[in-house]
Amino acid sequence: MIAKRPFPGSATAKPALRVLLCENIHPSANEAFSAADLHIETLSYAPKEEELRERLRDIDVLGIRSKTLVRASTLEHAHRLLSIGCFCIGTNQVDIHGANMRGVPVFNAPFSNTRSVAEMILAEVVMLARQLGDRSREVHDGQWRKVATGCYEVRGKTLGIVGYGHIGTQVGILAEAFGMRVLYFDIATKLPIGNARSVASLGELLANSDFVTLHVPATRETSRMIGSAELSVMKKGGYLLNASRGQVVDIDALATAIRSKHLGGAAVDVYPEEPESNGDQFASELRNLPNVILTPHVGGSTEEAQESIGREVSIALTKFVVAGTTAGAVNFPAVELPQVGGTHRVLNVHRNVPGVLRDINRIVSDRNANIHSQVLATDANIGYLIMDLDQDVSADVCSDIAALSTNIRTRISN
Ligand SMILES: NC(=O)C1=CN([C@@H]2O[C@H](COP(=O)(O)OP(=O)(O)OC[C@H]3O[C@@H](n4cnc5c(N)ncnc54)[C@H](O)[C@@H]3O)[C@@H](O)[C@H]2O)C=CC1
Ligand SMILES: O=C(O)C(=O)COP(=O)(O)O
Repeated sequence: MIAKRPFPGSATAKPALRVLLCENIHPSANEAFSAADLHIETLSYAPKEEELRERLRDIDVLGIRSKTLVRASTLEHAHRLLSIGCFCIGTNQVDIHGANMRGVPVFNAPFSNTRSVAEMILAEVVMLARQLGDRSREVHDGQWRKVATGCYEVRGKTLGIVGYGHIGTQVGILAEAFGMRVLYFDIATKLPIGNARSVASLGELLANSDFVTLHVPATRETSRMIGSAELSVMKKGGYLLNASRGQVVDIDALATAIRSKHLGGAAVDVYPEEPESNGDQFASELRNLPNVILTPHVGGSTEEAQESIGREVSIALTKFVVAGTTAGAVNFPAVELPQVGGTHRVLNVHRNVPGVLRDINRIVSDRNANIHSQVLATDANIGYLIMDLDQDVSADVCSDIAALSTNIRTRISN
């Protein structure tokens, strides 16, 4: 049972809402928050659970990137928290179901860094084929080693894409521009772009690709989807690229496949354990293996992507704070209602059981108010209502609705 309590903010007193932005979120995010008079605090790192829990006591909006974990145990104490913005694509670092049940919509930026990841992957495909990482390191070390053995063009080679979504499709387009053949495997039926061809199973993709690149989300099904059995199916001398999530690949198995020379190389951007901030030590079995490119989770780290993500997510969060708009939230019914001047907006999240709208409408009529407009949408657990009233009785209506046993959260829009 979720504790009943009103949202912060009321029609009579509107304290400045506080935003906490972690992990060096791009300053482009500040514009939308400042325009809505939100108070911004920033952190350059991903706070650990205890610190985050403490900070969230006073925070209304949380912005994170891929590293800050927001667990159920954190949300439990975050009584003021209205919304969470993941300034990235992945939302696996957040307990999105728990957030849903507490009436906290989670937003992300589903497209803004996809091109950056795709470009990095293509660069790495060429680097692996030519062993450029190793050659560069040798020359930096003062060692001149001009070799052609084991170095190849990528033209005519086959790139296998696991997860043919926003990133996977762009990787395919860029690979074809290099003259590569493209195969893909996805659990959903996907329209092939260009000359890409879908295959029926992961095994078929692994057995027929010279390069395998992973672009799946972190889910139970993708956890360790590439282990020793899968690596052994790959062509001898093949290459594996992972810029999806660290849990997708069994790192020990990958290191073994490289050491035994079954694989010709790998490019890894994401790891099961990643340091919290720049300057921290990084340990991995993959360090110093031949033709293995290791990058510090920078697939989406370009000026273009970060600036665009900063704007996109901050605008979504601000629209939610100001008008209750949840369009684009990954864990919430999508509701958006243009507001007419002179009306008074009430936002309510409730348990999705029959009769809630009837109860709420009765409360409004008991207060002698008229509903100008209302929109309700539901998912399996919750209903989300935006309601505009003609009379300024929203504070009373809010407290009456908050007293309903079905109430999760009710507030007046900011
Ligand atoms: N390294 C980095 O900096 C970045 C990493 N990422 C990671 O890349 C992932 C993919 O991003 P998008 O392409 O935008 O996501 P997307 O949701 O557009 O595409 C993912 C695709 O994977 C497919 N899929 C899911 N489970 C699968 C399975 N078990 N087997 C095969 N296919 C499966 C889905 O059907 C979907 O088509 C993100 O979830 C994120 O974790 C995203 C951006 C930057
Ligand atoms: O967008 C994603 O899912 C990423 O993995 C990028 O994460 P980041 O913002 O670089 O921590």
